[in-house]
Amino acid sequence: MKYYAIIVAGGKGNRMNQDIPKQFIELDGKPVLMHTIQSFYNCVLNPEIILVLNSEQHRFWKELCHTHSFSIPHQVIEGGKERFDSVKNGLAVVKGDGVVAVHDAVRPLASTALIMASYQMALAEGNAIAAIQPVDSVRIKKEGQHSLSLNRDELFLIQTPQTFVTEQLRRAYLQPYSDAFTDDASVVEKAGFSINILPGERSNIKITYVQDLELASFLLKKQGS
Ligand SMILES: Nc1ccn([C@@H]2O[C@H](COP(=O)(O)OP(=O)(O)OP(=O)(O)O)[C@@H](O)[C@H]2O)c(=O)n1
Ligand SMILES: C[C@](O)(CO)[C@H](O)COP(=O)(O)O
Repeated sequence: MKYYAIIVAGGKGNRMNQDIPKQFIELDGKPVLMHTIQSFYNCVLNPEIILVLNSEQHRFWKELCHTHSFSIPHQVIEGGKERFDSVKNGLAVVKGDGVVAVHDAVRPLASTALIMASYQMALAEGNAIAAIQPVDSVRIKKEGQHSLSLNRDELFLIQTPQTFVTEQLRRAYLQPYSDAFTDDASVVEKAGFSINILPGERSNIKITYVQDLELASFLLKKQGS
């Protein structure tokens, strides 16, 4: 079986509000994105790595690879306007049948065990979506100041990797873009497939705000110790 990892790094990181997009910010000596690629490279299934980057950043990335002597083999593909478009561009270079993990470049802490479990479950069940359950109480907003409590035992916070057999992902990404597509599971679900939850990891944070970099640094050191 052939395995692929589409690492989406075509975002601008507006919420982080820094000079460079968050996937290039240094985390413990190297760009966030290099930690993420390394996690997939460590997987014994040897996934082919497809990196999706905005075209204006291809040169910058090449320079970063040179500066950090980063030599993990990967193919660089052009990013799109929305995350949906970036995934679609990455998927276009996946040839033949296989199992494809889609992963946010800004989740550098996914463990090799989680990546492996994601590929195995997707191969057996068609797809595998990493998720954790909320620890806070949760409410849904209604009119005005009103809100209603939700049963948190029925809720999941969705992470990546989100892994699929090629048939599901290809069929799903033929659909036109919708604002409701916040991740790959929502795209594949809309195409008629049922979605399987895989236990994710609390440490598998998505770096979104400046504080997340400090947390990621702490967690990286803990993983390494
Ligand atoms: N057009 C886009 C938008 C997002 N992404 C990627 O999708 C992942 C999750 O997106 P998010 O955390 O929202 O990143 P940004 O869009 O960069 O952040 P922001 O929404 O704060 O601008 C990131 O790795 C991001 O680079 C992408 O490849 N192409
Ligand atoms: C794909 C994702 O990380 C799953 O939680 C999330 O939906 C990305 O959302 P963002 O608004 O693009 O960060």
